[in-house]
Amino acid sequence: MDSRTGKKIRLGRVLDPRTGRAVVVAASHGVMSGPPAGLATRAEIDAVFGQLDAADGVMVTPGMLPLVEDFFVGRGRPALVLHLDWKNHGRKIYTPGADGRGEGVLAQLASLEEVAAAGVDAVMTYLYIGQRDTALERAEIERNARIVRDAARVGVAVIIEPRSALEPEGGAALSTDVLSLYCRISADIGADLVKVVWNGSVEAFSPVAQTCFAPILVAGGPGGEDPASTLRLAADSVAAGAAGVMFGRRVFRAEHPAEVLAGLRAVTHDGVPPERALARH
Ligand SMILES: O=C(CO)COP(=O)(O)O
Repeated sequence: MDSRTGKKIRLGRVLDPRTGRAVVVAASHGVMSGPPAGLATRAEIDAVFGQLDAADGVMVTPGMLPLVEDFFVGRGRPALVLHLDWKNHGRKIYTPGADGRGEGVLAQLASLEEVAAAGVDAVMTYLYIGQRDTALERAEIERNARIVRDAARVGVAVIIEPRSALEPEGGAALSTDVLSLYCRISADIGADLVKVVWNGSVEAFSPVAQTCFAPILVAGGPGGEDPASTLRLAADSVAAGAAGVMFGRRVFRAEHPAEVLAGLRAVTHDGVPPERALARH
């Protein structure tokens, strides 16, 4: 046996090799924000997971894994993505500094050996850059580089989501330059996939995708009430060169998550226009 690991096999479970695209559902919000609306109780978790069969992958936390393990068991099931870290930024009880900036302090929740043994296909980790404290920033870069190394050894794929304490309040779009910097740093550290927030338009996002050699999955942000805008965001993402989407609230807070997911698949994998993808269901 040569020194092969299962990285190619595991990555191929997330990013469909037939289309090079992926629709991943994030269901790990509790570790950052406390009980998330839509996934707050065990009953809600069970109900939502009952509607996620069509996802290419679903992201959970280490603690959720025993609750939802059966969801991932069997032929053709969604890939298992693990949210590898806790972060303070975004925590409701967190008080940012006087200038409104949060520092983005992170903690890794499991070793990559544990992750591989648990059957995980890919881990997702944040990469916080732009801290006031440059020692923190350096630790963040080193933490992500170590995760990439450790994951390579055990054949687990790595999704890096770059974020910054400098992000504008209230969800204002980041500039193309900042997003390009974020994504390229993530790819150069060694991410297999980069997850990143959308910056408003196909024109503004295209240069980001063009200059990031790792496939990009676009994050969803708040929403869920309006499936049409969710499908439109997925269509714009792939039009701009992204490899797909990694949406949480837009799926699990939707009235009918399975229908939104079917629409996202049609748009992302089959290039169906969003209006038709919605009408089909
Ligand atoms: O992956 C995510 C959070 O880690 C994305 O979640 P949202 O789509 O709800 O922003």
